[in-house]
Formats: sequence, C-alpha cells, structure tokens
Amino acid sequence: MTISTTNHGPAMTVYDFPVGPYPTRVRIAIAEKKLQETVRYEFVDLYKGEHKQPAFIEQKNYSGTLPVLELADGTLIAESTAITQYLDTLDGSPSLTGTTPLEQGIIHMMSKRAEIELLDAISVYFHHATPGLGPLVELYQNPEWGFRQRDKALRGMHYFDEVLQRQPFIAGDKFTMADITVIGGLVFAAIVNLEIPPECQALLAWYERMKKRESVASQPAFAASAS
Ligand SMILES: N[C@@H](CCC(=O)N[C@@H](CS(=O)(=O)O)C(=O)NCC(=O)O)C(=O)O
Repeated sequence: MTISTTNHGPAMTVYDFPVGPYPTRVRIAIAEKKLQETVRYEFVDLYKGEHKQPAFIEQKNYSGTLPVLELADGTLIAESTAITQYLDTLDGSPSLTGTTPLEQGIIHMMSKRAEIELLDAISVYFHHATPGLGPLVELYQNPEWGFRQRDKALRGMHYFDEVLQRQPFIAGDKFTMADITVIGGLVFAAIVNLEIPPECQALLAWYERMKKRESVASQPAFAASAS
C-alpha cells in the first residue's frame, strides 16, 4: 500500500478492502450515485495489518479502519455513514439519506440500528470469536463477548425481517442508506458463515431483490460469493 500524498486522476481516493462489509457499503453508495469515474480505490491489506500501521493511523484514520475517503484537497472522511452522507450531498439524485427532515431522521435511525443490531455485532463476533484477521491484528480476543454479539445479530435479523414484513425497504418505501447498511451486515454474515434463519422469509426475499441491483451485484463481495 502506498499512502498517496497527492491525488492524480479521479478527484477522490477511497482506502479500501474490496470484499469488506463496510467498504462494500461505500462502494454501493458510489455506484448508486454513479460516482465511479470520480473515485480511485487504494487497496489496504487488512490481513497484513496495514490499517494498524502508525503511518495509516497518523495520516489517514485515527480509528485504523476502512473505508476512508480522501478528497482532492487532502480532506479525510472516515466512517461509512459519514462518507455516504457526504457523497449523497454531492448531487441530489438518487437520495440515499433523505430529502426531508423526517426522511433524514428515519433513514439515519434505521441505518444506525442496522449497525448496532446487525453489522457491528457480526464484526465483534468475527474479531473476537473467530480467527478474524489473524494473530497479527487480533491482539485481544474475548470469545464469550463475540458469541453474545453473534446471538444479538441473529435477533437483529429477526427484527429486520419483521420490518420488511410491513414495508418494502428498511426505512420505508424506497431504497436508502439503511438498506445498504443491512446489506453490509449480511455480507459480513456470509463471511462468518452465519446463516440467515430460514424463517426470516421477508428478509431473505428482500436480500434477493437487493442482490439484483446493479450497484450491489457489481461489488467484489458478491462476485466472490457468486463463485
Ligand atoms: N465504524 C466504521 C467501522 C469500519 C470497519 O470496522 N471496517 C473494517 C473493514 S471490513 O472488515 O469491513 O473489511 C475494518 O477496518 N476492520 C479492521 C479491524 O477492525 O482491524 C465504519 O462505519 O466505517
């Protein structure tokens, strides 16, 4: 990985791990907003711990996570929700984060709930109760905490199944950032072989619909699972 100090070509750089759940969230948002031409991806090898090297922590993201968006002027935006929100405001359509105060509130709530109850929970399970990114990166593990978070994620899947029994998308009647966050959670579920419970028929049907979207199907995380 080279930490670029100036940007050449596309205006923005995304520090990326192509099949990663959180990077996939931003990749889907970029595709939905048709911003692919304005972005270049810089690979950061998580399994080598490149994201935990002092250079990356100091120069790119204090939290040592991916993705990170770097603008042409060197401004850095980390956190998938913040990156999505920034990209969404670059131009109005399609809106991923809402065009009215009510939409914005509901979408943010449901996206954050998807992080808390599903995506972040599976991430904790991955890092604490599986080999995760390996001993180079996983310097502290608490398997009991990991297994508790796995069980929380399964409850989260049932919750989102109930939501989708009464509405077509996670935050209501259209595709938004909240759907993308749940997709990220289910990408992580596949990575850790955590099966969506068969009784979650609405969630399973919704996911099949999501996987048909070009912005989703075109992502490496799905090409990989398709193989
Ligand atoms: N809150 C952050 C979390 C980002 C995150 O955990 N990203 C993963 C990348 S991936 O697992 O989705 O590919 C990471 O950097 N993990 C590295 C680590 O936790 O050591 C966000 O929303 O962007």
